[in-house]
Amino acid sequence: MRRTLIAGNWKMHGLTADLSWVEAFHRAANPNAPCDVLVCPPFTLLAAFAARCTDKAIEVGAQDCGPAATGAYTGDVSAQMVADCGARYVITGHSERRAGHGETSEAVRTKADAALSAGLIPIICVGETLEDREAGRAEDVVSAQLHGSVPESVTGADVIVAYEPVWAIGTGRSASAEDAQSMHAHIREIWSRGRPEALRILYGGSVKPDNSAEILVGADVDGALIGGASLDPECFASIVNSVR
Ligand SMILES: O=C[C@H](O)COP(=O)(O)O
Repeated sequence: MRRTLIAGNWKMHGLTADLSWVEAFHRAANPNAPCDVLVCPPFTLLAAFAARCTDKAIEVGAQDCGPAATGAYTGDVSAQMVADCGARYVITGHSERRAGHGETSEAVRTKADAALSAGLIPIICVGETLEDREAGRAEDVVSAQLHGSVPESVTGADVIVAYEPVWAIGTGRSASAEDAQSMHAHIREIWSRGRPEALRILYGGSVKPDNSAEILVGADVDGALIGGASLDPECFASIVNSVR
């Protein structure tokens, strides 16, 4: 049985004054919602955010990690450093890093491997552009990203995949529940690394309180990776509260 995961990705948002988000979220969220909750703040807030979440009602993750364990890599933050901050998860291969920082699937796989070595659970992101979808190659693009980005050694229970169609990110234009379910079923079908039934697959792209319940109903939709709507604690809590 796969437990739903509601994950927030703050992207490049958040200052120390925003740490009160944690208490505001707890005031608004149903503590018995049948899901795990994860927040990925920026590196600068990781340790302080994790220190406020010691009861583990909110798990903490980073938005990226460096491929190397340690060494002369100015500006990089290793997976081991992320774990040392109290985080358990790390996002790898978000489309904003693939597009904005030239990250290839091979680079994403190296980062996911580094995350696993540090005891973290990588959330490996895949997703097609609008051009890909309109050309009818969405499944092929996602298949290629998946095969290139997922380490050989994984089983399914030790990683998470996030399907995030690029055209739905921050645009207010979410994939339909049917399109999301269809791509998630495809990802599970082609999963060749162990136990596909154990793999949690999140949907990301303009998930809000008014569409979350509909999207999460898909049999292969095991949660959501939420950008903009995770910045507001009440809004994020509404999404958590919509999990059935
Ligand atoms: O990681 C989160 C996704 O990029 C979705 O962002 P969004 O909810 O702002 O569309």
